[in-house]
Amino acid sequence: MREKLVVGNWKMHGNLAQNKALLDAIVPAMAGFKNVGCAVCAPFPYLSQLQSLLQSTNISWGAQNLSEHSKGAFTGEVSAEMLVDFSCTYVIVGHSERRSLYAESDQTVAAKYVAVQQAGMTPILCVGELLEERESGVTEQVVARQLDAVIELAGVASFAKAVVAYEPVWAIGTGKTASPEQAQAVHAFIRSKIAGLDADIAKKLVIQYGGSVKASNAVELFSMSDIDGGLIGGASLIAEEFVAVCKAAQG
Ligand SMILES: O=C(CO)COP(=O)(O)O
Repeated sequence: MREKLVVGNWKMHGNLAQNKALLDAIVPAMAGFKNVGCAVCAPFPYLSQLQSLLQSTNISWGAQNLSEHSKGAFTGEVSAEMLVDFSCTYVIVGHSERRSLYAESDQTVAAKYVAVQQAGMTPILCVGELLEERESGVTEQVVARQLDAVIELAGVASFAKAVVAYEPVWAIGTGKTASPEQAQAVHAFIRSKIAGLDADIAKKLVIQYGGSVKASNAVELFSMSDIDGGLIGGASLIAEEFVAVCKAAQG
């Protein structure tokens, strides 16, 4: 059985005081949770805060991006090894906001995925289609292309230490969630694509759903057979909501 994983993507929100208040509420509420993995991904300046507040809890932490380069003259960039210094477990790569606002190509995302793994951390690889792509019936082609870039560079074996997050772009921050059936169909497609190359890796691969997940829809989404938890934006900033979503993933 795959254990479900719920990860909060704080995006560019928070400050020292707000983060502390949020974590002070989440940590005790989650102390007894079993059979579910939980993590939060914060902006870079707060990784040290996460390290000190979460190190002896059952909540992991990570970053939302990194450089594909290991070091050098890349002003403003942050390397994988720097994230290791703050004991990050996860790094989100290929979030649709990075792909669309910062023009990250499938190949750049694949290089970032490799950088995360080479440093011993776990990438959360985001894939997903735009509204126009869904409406023109090319969802599977888009997701396949995004996965293929990673498979080409890192090989299918790399998925043994990776998480995939299906995030339909039209459902992110819009309040419009994919229906459980719509999400399940794409999750099943992702798993079968990986299974075509390695059945065992596909069976164990954690595939999260992301896009307007909240306490009121999490149970239904997480009850689908190929949905193994969620990547949570807005609702991860509200302690009660995030705890309820993690609880929904406990089953
Ligand atoms: O982008 C997301 C998580 O990475 C989803 O964001 P929302 O949950 O705010 O829709």
